[in-house]
Parts: sequence; C-alpha cells; structure tokens
Amino acid sequence: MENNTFNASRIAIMGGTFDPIHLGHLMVAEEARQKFSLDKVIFVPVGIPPHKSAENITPSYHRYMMTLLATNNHPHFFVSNFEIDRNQPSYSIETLRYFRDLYDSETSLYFITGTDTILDILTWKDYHELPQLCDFICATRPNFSVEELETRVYRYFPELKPHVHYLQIPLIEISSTEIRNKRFNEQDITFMVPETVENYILKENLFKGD
Ligand SMILES: Nc1ncnc2c1ncn2[C@@H]1O[C@H](COP(=O)(O)OP(=O)(O)OP(=O)(O)O)[C@@H](O)[C@H]1O
Ligand SMILES: O=C(O)c1ccc[n+]([C@@H]2O[C@H](COP(=O)([O-])O)[C@@H](O)[C@H]2O)c1
Repeated sequence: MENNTFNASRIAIMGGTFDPIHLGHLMVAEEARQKFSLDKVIFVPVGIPPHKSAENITPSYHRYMMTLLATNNHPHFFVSNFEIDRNQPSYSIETLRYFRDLYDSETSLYFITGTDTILDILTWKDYHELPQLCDFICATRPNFSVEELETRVYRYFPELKPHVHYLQIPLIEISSTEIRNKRFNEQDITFMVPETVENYILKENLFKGD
C-alpha cells in the first residue's frame, strides 16, 4: 500500500495491538480524518508489542487480517504490515522514521492515540525525538483525563505540548480487553466490532481460551 501514497499531504498513523480492532478504534480514526482533513489513516498493527507480554497476544497474522477486514471498505483507511513483518519490538520511533522517510517534506505526519496511550509516552523508546517526526492526535477515552497530561507528561517533557492536538469524541466504552473477556465468557460481541471482524473471530474461533 505504501508505494502509491507519495503525493498525499496529511497522513496519520494509527498504531495499536488491535487484538481485536473494534468500533472505538474506527470511530477515533474517522473523527480524526474529518477534523484534521487527513488524506489517509494508516493502521499499523504492532508486531512484537514493546510494553505488553507477547505471549498473551493473538498471532499477528490474525490481528492484521482483522484490521484489513475492518478497514477495507473505507477509501481513506489503509493497513501497513511494516511492524508485523519485523522480528523485533515495534517501537513507534522506528515506525515513524520509516514513514517520515517515505513521504516528502511537505507531508504532515500525525500519530493517533487514545489518552491512555499518550499518558505513558515518557516510557517510549527515544521519546524525545518523537515531536521532530510527527504531531499527535489525542482522542478522549473513558477513565483517562487529558488534564493529567500536564502533571504526568508536559511537566517533564514540555516540548511535546505544542505537538499534541486534542480530539473530543463521544466517549466509547469499548476495549479489546472487554471483547476478549466477552468471548471467553461466551457472550455476544455484536455491535462492538464490524460484522466482517465478528465473522472472522467466530470462524477462526479466536479468544475462546481453548
Ligand atoms: N474506545 C476507545 N476510545 C479512544 N481511544 C481508544 C479506544 N480504544 C482504543 N483506543 C486507542 O487506540 C490505540 C490502540 O489501542 P489498542 O489496540 O491497545 O486497543 P485497546 O482497546 O486499548 O486494547 P486492550 O484492551 O487490549 O489494551 C491506543 O492509542 C488506544 O488508546
Ligand atoms: O515506542 C514505544 O516504546 C512504544 C511503547 C508502547 C506503545 N507504543 C505504541 O503505542 C501504540 C498503542 O499501543 P497499545 O499497546 O496500546 O496497543 C502502538 O502503536 C504501540 O507500538 C510504543
């Protein structure tokens, strides 16, 4: 997918474990696309998650397939296999360097996250360099307050603040954890994921714990 994107001018990367991708991810991406006039949102499923135990995560092949199925009918949504094809932890700094090099200097690069994710940014590899590569679009998420960014992040890393743009969205109480738990307990997940993803989960018998 990357080869035909050279002339686009506002690109956002949406990184995530996507285990599985759900309607919360898609609503955040679509709101960001509309509010920031993005030409493309590129979903990048993590290969080896930097801060989570890889043992408990669904194989990257399934997570990639579900991300493709969820985004396939959206003309501005794309999926990259950059992280899942690398046999090393998926550090965002490396992903962003790759995409920064791929596009010309006129292209604005964004990284879309939920508030929970950006609150941990001081633990990310080479975090000081991130604002030189992209701006962040930070979506509101239930149980996490953007005010906390002042005390937990900007206080120690003030250079980041001008590079963070807030995205107020209706708070969506969906998480991949909740979907996995529901499947484990044999509960319905209809309306939490796109139908194509639900069908894939059922067909591949994912998240059943057996
Ligand atoms: N409901 C939501 N509202 C806003 N942002 C979200 C929501 N769900 C996920 N995100 C954001 O999407 C990105 C990728 O999230 P991820 O794939 O880890 O999903 P998750 O639902 O948080 O998963 P898990 O429950 O397994 O931790 C993160 O930046 C996260 O903050
Ligand atoms: O670069 C890092 O050190 C780093 C540490 C933790 C998370 N991230 C990225 O943040 C994004 C969301 O992560 P997660 O674990 O909430 O799915 C995903 O793209 C991760 O690669 C990146």
